Amino acid sequence: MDDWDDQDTAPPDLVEAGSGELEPEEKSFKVPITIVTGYLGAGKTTLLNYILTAQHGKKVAVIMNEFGDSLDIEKSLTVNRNGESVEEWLEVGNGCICCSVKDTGVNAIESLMEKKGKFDYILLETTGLADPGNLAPLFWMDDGLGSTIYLDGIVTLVDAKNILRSLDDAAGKAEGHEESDDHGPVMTTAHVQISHADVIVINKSDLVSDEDLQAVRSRIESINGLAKIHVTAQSVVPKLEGFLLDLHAYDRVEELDRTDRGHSHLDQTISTLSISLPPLTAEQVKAVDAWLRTLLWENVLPGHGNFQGPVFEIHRLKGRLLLQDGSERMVQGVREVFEIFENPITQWGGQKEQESPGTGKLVLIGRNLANFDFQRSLQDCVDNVSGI
Ligand SMILES: Nc1nc2c(ncn2[C@@H]2O[C@H](COP(=O)(O)OP(=O)(O)OP(=O)(O)O)[C@@H](O)[C@H]2O)c(=O)[nH]1
Repeated sequence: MDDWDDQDTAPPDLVEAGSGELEPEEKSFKVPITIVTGYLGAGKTTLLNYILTAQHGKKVAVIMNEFGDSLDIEKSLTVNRNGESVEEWLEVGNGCICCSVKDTGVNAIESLMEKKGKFDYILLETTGLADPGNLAPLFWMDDGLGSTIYLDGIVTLVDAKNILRSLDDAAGKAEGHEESDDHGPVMTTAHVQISHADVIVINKSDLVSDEDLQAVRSRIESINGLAKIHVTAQSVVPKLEGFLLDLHAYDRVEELDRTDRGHSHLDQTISTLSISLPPLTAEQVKAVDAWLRTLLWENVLPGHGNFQGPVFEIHRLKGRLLLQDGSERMVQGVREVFEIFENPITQWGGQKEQESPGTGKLVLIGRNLANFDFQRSLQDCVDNVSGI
């Protein structure tokens, strides 16, 4: 990562914070956290600099993790408030917040919330090699943290010039996942960062031709058919809210129709799969819940017997279940963590998204999905519920 001081876009000088105690009423508001991930040199620091200097009226706390020589990590906390900024260094044990020392990472943010309380957004920049799937459930589901912050979304930057090479690079194999012998084609860190993303920023567009840019875009869409995609130079997006920040990617389910973008076989490792479902009874929703538990917790596809060959791996899951009584349930999942909940937008009687009426949908993003008939398995499971 580049030194802030070396850049024209460095944030303003840093001064000490106030006492920062939370008022009781402030504690009831949850602060959104956005995880910014991306391969080495993709433009994460450039993006954070841009966010810290852009006009958006937010007081943003940025947590960056970098490995020092001893593998200790330091978290730089920068709070930017109306032109005044505050910096302090939180020393956080050793290891990486994203993979090895989860509790320490959680404690760091808890102490941040207690100490400050004077910012309204947290950006967490991960190291270039981080797997966001390890981190997301901590902020999304953790009881302690979940009461003070919520995961707004995962933004993944890719370098337009190098991403195709990274995806094909066997040396960049993703850590913490099964070896390729069991799983078919090699999955790289770049795959994992793209598959978990809610927004993908294809940066450094100035370094490639239009044709190459289209090839990059198609490959990325074939991996992650759900994410919003922005093409940028110097990580500059037209607007922050709704593009990078305030996405509500885990408490709403939107735009499942993006999965119709096509390109389904461009990447041999990770793909996006869409399963359609008719309107369900309440009992059938329970059956979908049980099916998901088997799928995500046991890594078994119901009805598929003893499948011999590369097994599947689910990274991300989103869905909308339509019920016969006219109500809806949303489905959200990251790896083995998932939830089914009422659609807050229809609950409020608000603007319900237009989608093909009468069809529910589950979208899976993961590895080796093409070898299994997920549609048939789920349909059988739903059909087997008695009393339909
Ligand atoms: N040509 C070009 N260079 C860019 C662009 N965005 C960033 N850079 C440069 O690329 C280099 C890496 O950018 P960073 O923002 O430091 O990338 P990073 O993802 O934080 O890198 P790590 O911290 O090493 O993972 C810097 O020299 C940037 O000035 C872009 O859109 N086009």
